Amino acid sequence: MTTSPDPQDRCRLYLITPPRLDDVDAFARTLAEALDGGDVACLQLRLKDVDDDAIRRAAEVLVPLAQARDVAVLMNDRPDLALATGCDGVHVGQDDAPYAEARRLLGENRIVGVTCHDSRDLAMAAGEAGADYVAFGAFYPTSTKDAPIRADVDLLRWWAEAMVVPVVAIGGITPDNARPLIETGADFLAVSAGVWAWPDGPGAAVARLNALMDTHSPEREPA
Ligand SMILES: Cc1ncc(COP(=O)(O)OP(=O)(O)O)c(N)n1
Ligand SMILES: Cc1nc(C(=O)O)sc1CCOP(=O)(O)O
Ligand SMILES: [Mg+2]
Repeated sequence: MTTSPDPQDRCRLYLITPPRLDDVDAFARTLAEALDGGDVACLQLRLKDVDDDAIRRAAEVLVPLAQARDVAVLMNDRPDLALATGCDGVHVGQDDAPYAEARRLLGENRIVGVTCHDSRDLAMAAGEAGADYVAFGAFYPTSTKDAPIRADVDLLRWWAEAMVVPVVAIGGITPDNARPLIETGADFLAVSAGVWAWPDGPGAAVARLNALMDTHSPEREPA
């Protein structure tokens, strides 16, 4: 009998919300459809150019929905709002709150991830400081964010093979281009438009990404 690999042992999906949500309840239905498509490790609440009240309102609906399905929720940019809204952690970039401040606010039991663009040095510094994961990108062109820096698969493979700290790949990833990233041994693929704007719908995108991750994740060394 052949079975799918345990998702914990292979590359997993890290969903990122669209940058604006005009109708949170409608998006909650879309999110539920996405989560019905297959395994999702976490959801990042990434709302841009909106006030704190809008983020809090979105979190009130989306955080319990995701957590009820064992999907961890990370707040983008804002450790204070992560704490206030019951998120499981925060993702900070190089221009956001520094890692140490995020960790101080969130404590040791919540997740703190750090953007490292295409930089080994930034990633080593974040890993040594205690980040729960480092994120490299952008791997492909994206219209979700102005992301001029390109990361490549050699960097991702090097980190995944040599380092213990988990690595996330981000930027323009879709079911059509994810395979080479999965083959590097990356721990997570972070995807926004590649799920929400997938022509067959978000559930189908999540299902296809999971099928690729089942098939193309390299064998992991036993811990
Ligand atoms: C998983 C993940 N990786 C990278 C980013 C980008 O963070 P940042 O550079 O701070 O840019 P914004 O997302 O804040 O526009 C991310 N959000 N998530
Ligand atoms: C939020 C973000 N950060 C990036 C980076 O390179 O650090 S690329 C990016 C956009 C991710 O959305 P999509 O999957 O639609 O491209
Ligand atoms: Mg940021």
